[in-house]
Amino acid sequence: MRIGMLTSGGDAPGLNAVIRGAVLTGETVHGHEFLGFKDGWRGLVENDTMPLGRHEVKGVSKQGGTILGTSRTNPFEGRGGVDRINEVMTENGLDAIIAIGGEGTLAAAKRLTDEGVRIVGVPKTVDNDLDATDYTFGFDTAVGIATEAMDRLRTTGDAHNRCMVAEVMGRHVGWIALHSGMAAGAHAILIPEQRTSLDQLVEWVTSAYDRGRAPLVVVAEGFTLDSMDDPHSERGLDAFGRPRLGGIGEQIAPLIEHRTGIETRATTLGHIQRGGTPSAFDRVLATRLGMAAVRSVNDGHWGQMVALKGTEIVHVPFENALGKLKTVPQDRYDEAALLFG
Ligand SMILES: Nc1ncnc2c1ncn2[C@@H]1O[C@H](COP(=O)(O)OP(=O)(O)O)[C@@H](O)[C@H]1O
Ligand SMILES: O=P(O)(O)OC[C@H]1O[C@](O)(COP(=O)(O)O)[C@@H](O)[C@@H]1O
Ligand SMILES: [Mg+2]
Repeated sequence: MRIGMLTSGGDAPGLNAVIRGAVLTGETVHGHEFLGFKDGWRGLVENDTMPLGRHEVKGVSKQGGTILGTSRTNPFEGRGGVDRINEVMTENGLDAIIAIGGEGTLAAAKRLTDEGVRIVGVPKTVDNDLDATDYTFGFDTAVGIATEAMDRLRTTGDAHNRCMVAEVMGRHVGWIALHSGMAAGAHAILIPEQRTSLDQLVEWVTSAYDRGRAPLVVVAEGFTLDSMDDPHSERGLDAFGRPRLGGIGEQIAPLIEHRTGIETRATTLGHIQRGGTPSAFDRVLATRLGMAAVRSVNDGHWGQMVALKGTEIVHVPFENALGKLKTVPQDRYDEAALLFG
């Protein structure tokens, strides 16, 4: 078979390991050929391709980013649509597409499979917010980077007796904040799922400070104080029309300082969390998902994505993964909150 492959949406460490896992299994075990589409759906709509074989995937699983490039192009906009995509697939002699992306990418893939295009999906999100899979690759790397950054913030915070605020990614969910905050021993973790009050935050910060600690506050970019209507956004919209988040740490730091009198500094980790070398866990998960995507193609599991359930890789219809975010459950937050302050 000839299989096209694309990566779409924000990048996540491990994308290249998925690509390598699929290409190596597909070529050596099953005799398939692969073709890369550049920059997500844009490459498929515009027929912008690149060779994708053993040579191209040599040594890439330790590289961040994606050798195929990515974008947030909607395949139904502009000159896109199902007829155009079928035309490009026929022109390239393709039997199937492996689409690696987040909820939006899978929503697009579902629409296309409903119209007869043969697509299998591989879930991608550093936020870990996709339902129907236990973990997504990229999340473990992001948590590791954030934890290391917080360990560093704590030593400088301790030296000056300051309160340190660390802002991490997490548009709708607080998984990165919860895990990195727990790992770093944060005195408060603020996540989109929990609309915390400034009074509560001040209580946690003061209690830690009064015990002689330099308070560490971890905040997810999508967090809103109970006095705010929407998550903080000051940088316009992204290519898909969503507000670009970021900056809530800088907003709450002066509020903490004003209310407590404790000198407070904020650091936004931003895209550092998504860049660079994937962790070993993410490389293994991504490689297994790439290999499983090829098995899905062999078995004709169109309209399904591969997913992690416990330690097993399973197949899940796109619709089961869409429409519902995997948020931080109340009991996981309550458990972490026992150690706040
Ligand atoms: N309902 C939809 N139909 C078609 N395309 C969509 C839909 N929702 C999102 N997209 C497309 O999904 C892609 C990005 O979304 P996603 O895969 O969730 O990544 P990210 O969360 O990193 O932005 C873009 O190509 C966007 O245009
Ligand atoms: O700067 P960009 O590429 O628009 O992405 C920012 C957004 O992407 C994210 O990293 C989400 O990425 P995922 O789709 O991989 O979960 C959010 O945390 C953040 O709001
Ligand atoms: Mg996403």
